[in-house]
Amino acid sequence: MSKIIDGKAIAADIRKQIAAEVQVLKAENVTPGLAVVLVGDDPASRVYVSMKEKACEQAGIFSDEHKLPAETSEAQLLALIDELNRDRRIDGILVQLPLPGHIDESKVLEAISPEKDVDGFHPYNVGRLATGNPLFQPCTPYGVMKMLEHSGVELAGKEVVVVGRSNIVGKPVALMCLAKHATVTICHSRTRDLADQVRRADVVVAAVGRPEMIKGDWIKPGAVVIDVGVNRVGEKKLVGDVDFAAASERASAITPVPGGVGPMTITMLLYNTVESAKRRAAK
Ligand SMILES: Nc1nc(=O)c2c([nH]1)NC[C@@H]1CN(c3ccc(C(=O)N[C@@H](CCC(=O)O)C(=O)O)cc3)C=[N+]21
Repeated sequence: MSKIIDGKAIAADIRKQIAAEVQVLKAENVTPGLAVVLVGDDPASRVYVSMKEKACEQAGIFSDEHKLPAETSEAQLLALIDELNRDRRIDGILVQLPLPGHIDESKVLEAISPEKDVDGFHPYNVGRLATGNPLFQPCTPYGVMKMLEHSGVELAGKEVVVVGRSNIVGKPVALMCLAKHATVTICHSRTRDLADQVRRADVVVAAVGRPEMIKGDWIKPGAVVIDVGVNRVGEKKLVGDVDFAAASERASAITPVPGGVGPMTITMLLYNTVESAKRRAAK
């Protein structure tokens, strides 16, 4: 049986430190501020946005919410971002993804000032990460790295297999593991012999978005398994990309879903916002 990597507990730990740092900044008259922009009324996005709002409140961060109707034009959204870029109370801007189909996502992400890009999605920040000099690192992969660190998982010289190649998780987590001197393989749904690739891994990062597609017998005994998947099956049930029950028979440590990577994602958003506010305070 494996150790459960408790994302909720690690997140609570880091959030305490963040709240303390917010108090220090407030004493210097700098209140960290996060703007969250939601376009449309996707129910999952609504849930995430209200979780972010609540997390800000608990940490003492000013949260500035903008809920826009689904018909909002690209120009209107770009105008709001321009306003937030210039707003001195705002240290971080997050535009909830996905955006409605009539809006060009990359145009919107590139409009966010790289100095306020707490999601780390602007090509400038992607480039900074790729060249080993990060400014803002994307929250989900950053949360994965913090969980590994908290669990004492050493990456140098290890085989890391990432399943999934998204800009939001797969690619950046691969770069972060490479920076920690791991040997990194990026796989995806079209990889030949995916099971055999995963079988080589000392650390598996699953981020494909397919419920329980990584089977227990793909896990090398003693491997560490990080499950980034959040797949809703049926009305309420949430499952990861890994068959947890079977994988936990072989892994030395594994993250659950829910209560694993999810809570870390929001925590790293708060973390990035406070880092941004510290840079403002230092100016
Ligand atoms: N610009 C942007 N930045 C994001 O960071 C972003 C986004 N868009 N769009 C959607 C995804 C998804 N995401 C999650 C955040 C928290 C949990 C989380 O806390 N999950 C809980 C369960 C919550 C539940 O019950 O649904 C858990 O895993 O324990 C999950 C997923 C951030 N995203």
